[in-house]
Amino acid sequence: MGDFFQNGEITTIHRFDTTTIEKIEHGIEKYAYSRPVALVLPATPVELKGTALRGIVEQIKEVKYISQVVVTLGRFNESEFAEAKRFFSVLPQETKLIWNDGENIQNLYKLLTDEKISAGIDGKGRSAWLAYGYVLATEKSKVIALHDCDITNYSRELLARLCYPVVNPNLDFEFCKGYYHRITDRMHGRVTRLFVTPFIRSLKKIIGNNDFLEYLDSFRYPLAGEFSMATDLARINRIPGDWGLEVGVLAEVYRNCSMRRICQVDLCETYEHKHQPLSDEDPTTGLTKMSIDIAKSIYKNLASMGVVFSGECFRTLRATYQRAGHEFIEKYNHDSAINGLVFDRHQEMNAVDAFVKSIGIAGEQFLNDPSGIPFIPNWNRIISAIPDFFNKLIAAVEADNTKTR
Ligand SMILES: O=C(O)[C@H](O)COP(=O)(O)O
Repeated sequence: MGDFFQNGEITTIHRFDTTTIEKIEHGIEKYAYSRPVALVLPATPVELKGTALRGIVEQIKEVKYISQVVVTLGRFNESEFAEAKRFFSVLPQETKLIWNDGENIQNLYKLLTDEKISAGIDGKGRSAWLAYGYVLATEKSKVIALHDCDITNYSRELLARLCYPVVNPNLDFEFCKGYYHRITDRMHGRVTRLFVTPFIRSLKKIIGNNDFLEYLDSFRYPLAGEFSMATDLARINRIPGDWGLEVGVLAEVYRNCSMRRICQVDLCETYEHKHQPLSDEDPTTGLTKMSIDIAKSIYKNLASMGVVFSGECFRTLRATYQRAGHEFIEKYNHDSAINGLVFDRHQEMNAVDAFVKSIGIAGEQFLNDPSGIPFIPNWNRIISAIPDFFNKLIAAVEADNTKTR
């Protein structure tokens, strides 16, 4: 993207198109022997059948600096797991699959429950958390990079740019979040554009000066699923178990890192992925559910920092957000006009209307149950409760990966 502006509290690393992928990769390879990289890929059966993942695997095959690939599988039955093993066997790097729904891993989840530790509900958060546990257990990597498996225009450059700021000790960031735009013939990223940013700005108006909101507002794509981090951070961060995952991870990083060691990096020209419906009639699915979970996650984090919420506050927030949302729609209209993009004002307004409702629903749910879905505990806590859990995890993953049908 065409600027070099530094906004907010964290460092922004731009993409000026002035270098080559080979040079970036060479810069990583130089340091990857002392800071080896584990790539974590959360995958679903639908993604395994789609074309995006095929393209991703073709690109990863060429990457030399990755020491281990950990594919964490959500909702795979036995034959889908066997298919996944065949699919990923083409990767030249050491590759392990975590079969979350298989008996061996399910037994580990049961063990946690028996110890009164909630590993949360089935979903991307829990799958990613277990993969971090596996990376920590094997002690082979110092950096974890994670990206989604539905990126249809993936390139090696995305991964290299994501890893570089954490792998290179001269930059020495602990956490690096990706950003990009999501544009085809129109702007996508509806939750980010039309909900998260105007929502955070509205909260800032109501609550006043707040470091956490300033920090969140510094991220150009707070919902990007792509990030890299030092493995030590994976040990101390708790993980949210719902759609508040991305924002919840940012909140944990805020608690555990100095601002100087957090950055965001421009990953690629544009990013295309699968789009979910708005589902404005059903608060339990689609982008409506996503916005409710995000709002609850932000309320919960602010409350933990001493901010007091009430019914009146949520009513004001709805009105403030609605106005902010409409102002943002105007901004996107102007941006679309000069860039020759399709602009559907009706759809944009529908989305803002749905998100106004989400703010209220999230507020009600928060007031009824301020703790909400608990975080998955950090790995230090697990090891203190079950000291040999890492050995058990390695054994379970080995058993599944070596098993032949
Ligand atoms: O990034 C977002 O805002 C959400 O994932 C929705 O994205 P979409 O509008 O591109 O589907």
